[in-house]
Amino acid sequence: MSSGTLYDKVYDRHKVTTLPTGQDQLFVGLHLVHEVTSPQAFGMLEERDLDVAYPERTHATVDHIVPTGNRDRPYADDAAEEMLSELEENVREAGIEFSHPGTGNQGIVHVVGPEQGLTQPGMTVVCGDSHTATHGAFGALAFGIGTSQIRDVLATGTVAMEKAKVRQVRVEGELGDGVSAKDVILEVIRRLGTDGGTGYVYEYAGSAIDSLSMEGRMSICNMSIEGGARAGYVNPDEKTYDWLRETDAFRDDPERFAELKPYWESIRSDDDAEYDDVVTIDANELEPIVTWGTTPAQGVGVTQPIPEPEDCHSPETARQAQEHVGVSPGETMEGYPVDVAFLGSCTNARLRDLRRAAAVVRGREVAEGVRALVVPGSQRVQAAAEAEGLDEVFREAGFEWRDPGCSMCLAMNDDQLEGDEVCASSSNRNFVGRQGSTEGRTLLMNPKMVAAAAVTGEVTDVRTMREVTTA
Ligand SMILES: CC(C)[C@H](C(=O)O)[C@@H](O)C(=O)O
Ligand code: SF4
Repeated sequence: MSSGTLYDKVYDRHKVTTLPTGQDQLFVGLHLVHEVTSPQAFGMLEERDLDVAYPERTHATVDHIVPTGNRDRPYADDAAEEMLSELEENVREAGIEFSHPGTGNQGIVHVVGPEQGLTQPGMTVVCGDSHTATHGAFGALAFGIGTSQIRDVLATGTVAMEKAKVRQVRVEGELGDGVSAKDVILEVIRRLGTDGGTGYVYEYAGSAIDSLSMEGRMSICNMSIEGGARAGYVNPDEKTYDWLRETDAFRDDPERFAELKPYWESIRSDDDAEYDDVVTIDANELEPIVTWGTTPAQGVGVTQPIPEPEDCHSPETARQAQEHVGVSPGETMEGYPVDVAFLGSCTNARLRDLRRAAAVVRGREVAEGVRALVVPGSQRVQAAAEAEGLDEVFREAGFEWRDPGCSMCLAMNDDQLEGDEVCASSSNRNFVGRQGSTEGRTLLMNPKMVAAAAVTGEVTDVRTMREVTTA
């Protein structure tokens, strides 16, 4: 194969033709479906009397609207019940595999795909969801699509799109204790802004990315869209293959694994690949980042001063954000009181995230007046966490241990902020109203920092806290 980036190679490999519009038609290897963005698209197929072209390349889950407390059917919320019923009907008719709660495989779509081995290197992965870039952590070309594109993919197994530029984001050095992948991506977005990635796909590389776990790589790729990039990916390596070997796709099929590995190796970016832009970040300099505003770009190192609005990408927005959150330039986020701690979302609710948070929580108690909840990313994560007693660690400390779903990441179920509550959140968006209340305030941070805030009742530099990591 010719020299180039993973993006070029996977794109070219999947290109069917150039359309009269000038866009390229790409073949889709995996189409992930959830209840919020698929109903309309299924409806459009029905209107045209079309079948789903590749049900075997399509996989559904339910995540946004599921209750995380009582899940008895019918759900207490009529709208949620209706959305799940509609999805059930659509997938049944089309013959699409569905990780529903009864399977023990249900979870947030971006947790489910990787853990079942559906997401593989060198694949094109699409989903009607902006955080689809998560799957890029496996060296897949993964992007979020809109309703009409979902319709196209359902009907044809292909999607129309334009080729993007590639920016390599090199993260060199070593992340300190208490500093995580989440801080890397918050730093990328802080530096380049929420639209710095417009027109680009991000390739994350460098020694710090190489050292990260697959979970960490997923956290980074997950938030690519928050920096404006259409997709983000990491070249596959031994860590990727180790993860894949343990998944449903390959656990009992080492021959298939051996057959595919040369392809996975071949789509890695070549050493002499050319990039449209390169940005380098020094991992050694990073500290845990906490957002002080209402976009994921408005973040600051926990011991660093909140910037003057004039020094921000968008001064007016920064001024309004500081007013909304109630912070002033020159202060630090350390000590900012919190009412709620949310450990969840497709950014940071995988087993390793929960383990890390548990190490901070173990032997401590949730601060008085703080409501703290853990919402595992999937039923498999939940079961694995329970098998090692993490649920007990959290429960004993006073956290609620819930069933999997998007939950308070976007508050499409009962898990919502009330009034002007402040939430220390491991999720990816802090927009006004995101967690259910327009006066609510969301402070994005890494999962250990959320755990620290839960037990101290305020934003706390987790690096100053003793941890107990014995399982
Ligand atoms: C509901 C869905 C369309 C949305 C997205 O596209 O990202 C959601 O997952 C989010 O995080 O805001
Ligand atoms: S967890 Fe949050 S970001 Fe992820 S898919 Fe659900 S709503 Fe979107």
